[in-house]
Amino acid sequence: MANFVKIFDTTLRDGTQGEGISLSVEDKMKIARKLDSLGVHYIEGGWPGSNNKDIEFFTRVKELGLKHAKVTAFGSTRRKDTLPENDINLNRILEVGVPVATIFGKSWDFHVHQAIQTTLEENLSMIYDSVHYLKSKGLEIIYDAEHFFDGYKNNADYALQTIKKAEEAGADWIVLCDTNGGSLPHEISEIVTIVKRFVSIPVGIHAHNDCELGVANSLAAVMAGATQVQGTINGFGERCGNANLCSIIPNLQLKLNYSCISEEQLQGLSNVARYVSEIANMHLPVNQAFVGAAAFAHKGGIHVSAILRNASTYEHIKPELVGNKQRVLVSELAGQSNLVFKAQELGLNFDNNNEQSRKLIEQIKEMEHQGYQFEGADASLELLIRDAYGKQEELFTLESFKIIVAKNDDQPVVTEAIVKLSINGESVYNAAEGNGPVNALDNALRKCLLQYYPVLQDMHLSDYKVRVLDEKDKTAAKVRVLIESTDFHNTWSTVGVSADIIVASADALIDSLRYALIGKTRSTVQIEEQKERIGLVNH
Ligand SMILES: CC(=O)SCCNC(=O)CCNC(=O)[C@H](O)C(C)(C)COP(=O)(O)OP(=O)(O)OC[C@H]1O[C@@H](n2cnc3c(N)ncnc32)[C@H](O)[C@@H]1OP(=O)(O)O
Ligand SMILES: CC(=O)C(=O)O
Repeated sequence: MANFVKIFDTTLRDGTQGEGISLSVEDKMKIARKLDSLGVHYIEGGWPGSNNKDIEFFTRVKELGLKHAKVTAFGSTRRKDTLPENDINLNRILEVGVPVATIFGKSWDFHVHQAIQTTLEENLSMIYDSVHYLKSKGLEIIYDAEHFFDGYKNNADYALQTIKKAEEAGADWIVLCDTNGGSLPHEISEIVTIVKRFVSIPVGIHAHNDCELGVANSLAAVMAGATQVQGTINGFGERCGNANLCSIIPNLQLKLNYSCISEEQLQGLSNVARYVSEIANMHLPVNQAFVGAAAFAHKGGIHVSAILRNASTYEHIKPELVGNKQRVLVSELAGQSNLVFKAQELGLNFDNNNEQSRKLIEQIKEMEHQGYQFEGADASLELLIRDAYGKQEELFTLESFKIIVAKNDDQPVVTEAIVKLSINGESVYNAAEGNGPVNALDNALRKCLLQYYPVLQDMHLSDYKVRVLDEKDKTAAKVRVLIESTDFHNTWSTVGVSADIIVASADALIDSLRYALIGKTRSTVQIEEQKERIGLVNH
């Protein structure tokens, strides 16, 4: 029987102390619902003594009827030299009607003197009075011992007295905090072991990531006997962030055989990570462990050759266990195995080690040497593969184009594109104006193509990015243009490279139109599927 560890999520409180994160009440409600579906045991919703937004959240969260998680409100011990019943911050916790209060108090004598500027005795009374007051009102009390590890290292006797006071006052949990994130795993392990012998109530860990050790320190604490882990989704939080629950939970369950959430809930982890980063408007790094898009993405040819034989050769777990998936990237580091994988994804059947795939991989390596990058341009890659295997009928070719940009005195700039295409053996000319050369070219191409392929009506450009490749060549430098297009159901990316930005854009545009016409979107991220994956679709 696996040991059980309770997961305490503080994304909505400590997570919002991270730079760049601000959640509305509506955002907090959505995240709370998602965290509940993940199966966390506690959701710390905010600090009602801090602001009205958090008070509103605690009022409204009751509407959600959460199934797994208990909602908890945060606050400090009472202010020095006051009575707990007169303390606004403690009373706000009571007023918002939560079943659990999480209050933090000082463990480090240095902080007592410097930060709150009171005596060591008064701090012990502040802890006792506050825990006792909230406990007497029937709440479950989680006592967060702020700076416990630093406090213990400076004055072990005093640090231990503080948590003893909380225990005597009726706390249900003592959570040891590495508030400044400066401790190392062996220190955490030693100190948690000592505390476990010193108190008789359950112990938890709250770690920060200032030494990139938030996850390691949380795991060390659990292995030393902690049974509650506090952290945030994606490690959002003050300074370098909090311990990342998206790594802690799978490590506990899949590596250390602890039990936190169900297997099915664990399979929702990548979805939760992406959803929360979307709502918080924070970029989710592709290389984030377990849940990042690149966590199981293979680029080196040697790796892909091996994973095609057995995925465990380069994957530490099955990606599906955490709701992620295996991906293969094609670049100048690819071998034929990468192409075989991609071709299979496209439903094309070709063998490793044949002449075509050898030629194609050489062509891709040479194009990447020239500045192409196919990792971010799946649609251009698919067209190359289809062309190489003769699976792509020629729908049109661009024979020539001309762009005219005219600027006269104080008149607005006028940009016009004239294009000549060959479509089904016929020469077709057209001209169009646009808001800049790329837009004019796009408009002129469409004027020609729409008569033959009305389906193009539905597609449009959704993103356009330019990257200068050799800055030292100044304005003669080559550029790489990446275009993202969408037809409301699917989105796909194409690439063009040239010393002339218009030519690079035209190449990427032509690929985008060709791709739209072959009607194949298998290798692209499907918008609806993506929305579904991150839970933004209401059923
Ligand atoms: C480790 C952590 O993450 S703790 C959480 C940190 N998060 C936040 O601070 C976000 C929310 N904070 C706030 O909204 C505000 O800081 C408030 C409402 C809590 C307080 O605001 P103010 O009353 O204006 O005080 P201010 O923030 O300037 O100073 C903090 C006060 O809290 C006191 N304080 C700090 N820690 C504690 C504690 N554990 N117990 C009691 N009082 C404390 C300080 O002594 C100081 O009071 P003083 O000036 O009377 O000595
Ligand atoms: C309580 C808390 O957030 C900390 O000590 O970091």
